[in-house]
Amino acid sequence: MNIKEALRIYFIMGSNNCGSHEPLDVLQQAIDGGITMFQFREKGDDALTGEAKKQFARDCFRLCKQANVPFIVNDDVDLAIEIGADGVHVGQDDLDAGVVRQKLGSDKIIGVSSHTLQESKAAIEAGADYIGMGPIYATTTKLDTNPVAGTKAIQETRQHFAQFPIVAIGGLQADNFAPAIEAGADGISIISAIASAPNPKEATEKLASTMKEVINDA
Ligand SMILES: Cc1ncsc1CCOP(=O)(O)O
Ligand SMILES: C=C1C=NC(C(F)(F)F)=NC1=N
Ligand SMILES: [Mg+2]
Repeated sequence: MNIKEALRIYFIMGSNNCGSHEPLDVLQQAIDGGITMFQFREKGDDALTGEAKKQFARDCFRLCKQANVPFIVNDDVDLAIEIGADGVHVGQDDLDAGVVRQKLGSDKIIGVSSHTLQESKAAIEAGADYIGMGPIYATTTKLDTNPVAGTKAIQETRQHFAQFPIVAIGGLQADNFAPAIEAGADGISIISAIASAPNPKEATEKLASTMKEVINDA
């Protein structure tokens, strides 16, 4: 699979990101609207745990599998292995990408969060398949983010790694993500602009159509 294409509209969601919507309905709408990859990120206040979390992950995975959308698990490597996910995303304070690679094998996708050129270098050397950089803008979805970074770190990493897959994250909406692509990101990862949109399918379609324009202009 082409990782750069998978990163175009990378939806990330947990049950507590969906407001009043039913989470599985939000995911199906996002799939119908054209997301290119999905990250199961069940964490934070009132997140599911134990068997309920596992069952919710399986239910999300089933919807992604039916649509051939790659399914990535955030943080929880053991859960990813247990349900046969397509990959894992880890942050700087999670398992090292090299250890995750040993556990997952070479045919799985490993993503790493990075905030600086240094962290990008380390992730790439450790065998990451893509890096997530941000937060580009302020966001209230993740409460412990690093300071708002803008697109500078993406630009720096892109200058050193001309072809390495990079996805931008943090406060991204259809009307503000273009600078991240112009700075060198291959795609955008989104939580609230889809998960808490009044119509998640239409919100996804808008992001996808805007991405087509931005990519063509870039
Ligand atoms: C998980 C994560 N990492 C950096 S910002 C963020 C939250 C992104 O959520 P939103 O797309 O709603 O700003
Ligand atoms: C904190 C995160 C940063 N980046 C990403 C991704 F967009 F997938 F790269 N996912 C996360 N959970
Ligand atoms: Mg993490």
